[in-house]
Amino acid sequence: MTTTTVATNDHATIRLAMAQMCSSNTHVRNIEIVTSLAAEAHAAGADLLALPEASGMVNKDVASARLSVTDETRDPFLAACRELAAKYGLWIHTGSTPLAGADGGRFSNASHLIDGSGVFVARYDKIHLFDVDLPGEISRRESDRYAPGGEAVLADTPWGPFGMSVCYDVRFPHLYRDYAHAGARILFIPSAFAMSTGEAHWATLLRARAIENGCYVVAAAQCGHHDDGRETWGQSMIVDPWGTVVEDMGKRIGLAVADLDLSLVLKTRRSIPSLVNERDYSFEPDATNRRRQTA
Ligand SMILES: O=C(O)CNC(=O)[C@H](CS)NC(=O)CCC(=O)C(=O)O
Repeated sequence: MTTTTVATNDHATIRLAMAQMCSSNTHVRNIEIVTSLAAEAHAAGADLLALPEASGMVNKDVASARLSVTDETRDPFLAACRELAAKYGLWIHTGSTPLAGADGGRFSNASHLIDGSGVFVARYDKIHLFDVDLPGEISRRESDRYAPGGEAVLADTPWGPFGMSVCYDVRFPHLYRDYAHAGARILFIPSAFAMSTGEAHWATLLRARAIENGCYVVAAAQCGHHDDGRETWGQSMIVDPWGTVVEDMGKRIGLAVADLDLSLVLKTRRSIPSLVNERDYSFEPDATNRRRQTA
């Protein structure tokens, strides 16, 4: 038997297992679920398991969350993910899980990429927090519980660079543009979308991010009625760089497994080179501050 060493960025395909979950308000229960999802992903020959936002805990009650939320070195959910990754030689994108933050009492909505030996290769803290008034639902102020991250993260992997993001970030296209210009092949958008915006916006936003950037989009999502009282939209999706929907899980809980042909990224970007065709332009009203304008 010969062993070949494959240079970074050389793998042409990735077998991706995407999980749609209805996470509970305790680490213990979610560790059980992820343990069986990882076994199933391994049995299907997956290279990577992608989990949704808040896979480790969906719990709007800060006081009870605080009983087990800690930092990334001691967090029980992340420890379990690292063990499973090493056990199966399976990369795990955690989606996100709350961690104790540097900022006073607020958590970080932290997303990790773990390699097949159980080592953290990237951490991204959700930058854009969901502070909105929802039509037909209650208003949400994620920033009451979470402190925002301030750093975009492109993770280097054997399958090329992966752009890290979480949920509401999907509405801020410049983040993904920056990833695409830096060579991203896959954009991860793990989510726990609200019901009204899920129905109105979710699929369109995901397809737009894939098409405009010529990237795969992998969006594992929370779905259903959670034990903290929330309901989430589901419809976990994988979209290819042309905008074709490769997977749409609807309301089904469990795994979807797909082989992604990463050569489509370059092929699509050659046929529609919008990244290269981009032009600088002047815009007098407030050219230097366009990201911060109010309505
Ligand atoms: O609170 C947690 O435990 C995990 N975080 C979330 O579920 C966050 C904040 S409430 N959800 C979103 O960002 C939904 C965005 C959305 O629905 C939209 O952009 O329309």
